[in-house]
Amino acid sequence: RERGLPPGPPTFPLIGNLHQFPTSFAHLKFTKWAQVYGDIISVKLGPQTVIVLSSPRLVHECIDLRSATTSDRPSLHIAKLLYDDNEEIAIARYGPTWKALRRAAHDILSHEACMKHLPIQHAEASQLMYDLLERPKGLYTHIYRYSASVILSVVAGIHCPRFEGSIIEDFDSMIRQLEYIMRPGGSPPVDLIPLLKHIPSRWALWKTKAREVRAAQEKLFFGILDHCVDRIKRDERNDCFLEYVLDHQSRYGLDYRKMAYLGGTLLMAGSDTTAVFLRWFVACMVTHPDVQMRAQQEIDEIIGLDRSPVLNNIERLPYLRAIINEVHRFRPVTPTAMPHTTTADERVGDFLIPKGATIFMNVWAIYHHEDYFDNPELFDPERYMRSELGAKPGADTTGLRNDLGFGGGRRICPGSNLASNSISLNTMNLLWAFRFLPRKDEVTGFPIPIDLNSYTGGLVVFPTPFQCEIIPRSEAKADLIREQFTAALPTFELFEQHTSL
Ligand code: HEM
Repeated sequence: RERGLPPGPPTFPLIGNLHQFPTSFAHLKFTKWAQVYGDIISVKLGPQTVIVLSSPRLVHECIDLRSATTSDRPSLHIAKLLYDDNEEIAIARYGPTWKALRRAAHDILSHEACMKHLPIQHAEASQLMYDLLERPKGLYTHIYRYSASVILSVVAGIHCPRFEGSIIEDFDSMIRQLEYIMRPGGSPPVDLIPLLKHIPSRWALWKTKAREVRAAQEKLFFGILDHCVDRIKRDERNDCFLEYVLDHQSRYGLDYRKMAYLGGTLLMAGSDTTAVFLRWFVACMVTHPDVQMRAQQEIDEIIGLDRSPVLNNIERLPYLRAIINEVHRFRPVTPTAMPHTTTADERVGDFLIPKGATIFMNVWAIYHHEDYFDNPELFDPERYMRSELGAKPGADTTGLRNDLGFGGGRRICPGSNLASNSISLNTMNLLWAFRFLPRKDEVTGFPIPIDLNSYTGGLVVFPTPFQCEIIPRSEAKADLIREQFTAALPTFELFEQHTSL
């Protein structure tokens, strides 16, 4: 470890900490290291330096305030096999291409733009309730269909009425393969030992897999854009984002391929994340019936029984807002956010963060730290009723935010408005409509427990699929859900209905 770097686990000659670097559940290992070496640590991967920040003050200082030099992404060999010239916005290097993509993303995801997407979000949320009413066992795919169809509709003007056999299912399967090859350890450390890149393809499984995923992405991404072009030719526009980008190519400076990739990568970035939040929400409701009942009482008092909630009702539901903040804190969807890279040397206190270092914001460690939260391992929305940030009395809350899970600085998630609207709308709807109970074992009759500590260990942390009973709170509500779904059908008709591209 070079002089001046923050402390960290002892290194081995040449490889540094490569042998200890986590290939899954990175947030847990980072948090253990933070407990031993402090809120800012350095980890060496050969010559590469990785910095992990585990306090809100340091995240604010390094990621938010110094975003001019901490907004790059790591250069990854595997990304170069998958993409041309920074066309994937989330992993694009900081530069003109990323700026053009980000500007376009802002035009569709800003607060004002999201107001225009509300009708589709309301209609899709009606379908989610309807799907759960009719086929409650499909919770996982219904939620995914919801979040992917919202984005596909606003980006490409395509509504997916079902998951099975649709483009959404193809996306889902492509994303799983992508995660598999992009996971740490998914390919040999080519970025550290460039010679490895010359291994012939027949012995390098990761190259074959990357080619397959690249081909699958091209088919999906171009398929979506070609669809919009055909719709324009047929004079059947539906005012979606890609139509606008096609019409204003010079404003964005994006060629056909980059436009296709912008649409596709927005869908990739936005569908899993929102769905994972909603799955965690349901898991927390099943395991905390007292919290569920209290939120339902609040909803019944404010909304009443004879209509379902609309987005702005959230402002009058402080306990539900507390639940949302607590789910973000208790099970952040991306517990280490996404890695940033520095484009210049930076000094933080006595420490050096060298140019080219990769920085992780350890959201998990911050949200699970006893310095900031009482009993951080407990799911307890009440903490957000006592204080805006959920923090314990007297805690140093410099830099603490309720939206740390959306990252920070110039790379902060541009989809947070769309995601937050989806989250508010669906958490209100689901609690208004249903009771979420543990499923009973058919043989023993005992409730099947849900283990909130059981989840996947990648960048996005999925709860292990769980079982639960989803029961409408009354027959009157069930009727209303059916009526609302029927009333939503004309909204869907504005969009193309996807069966197969
Ligand atoms: C609960 C839902 C979501 C969570 C927790 C989430 C979280 C994140 C995080 C942590 C990052 C990295 C930020 C950083 O580097 O500092 C990110 C980036 C990104 N997100 Fe989200 N996100 C969510 C929903 C969405 C949605 C709905 C969209 C779009 C429709 C979206 C689009 C993106 C894009 C395009 C990036 C890359 C930004 C860049 O690198 O400049 N996200 N998100």
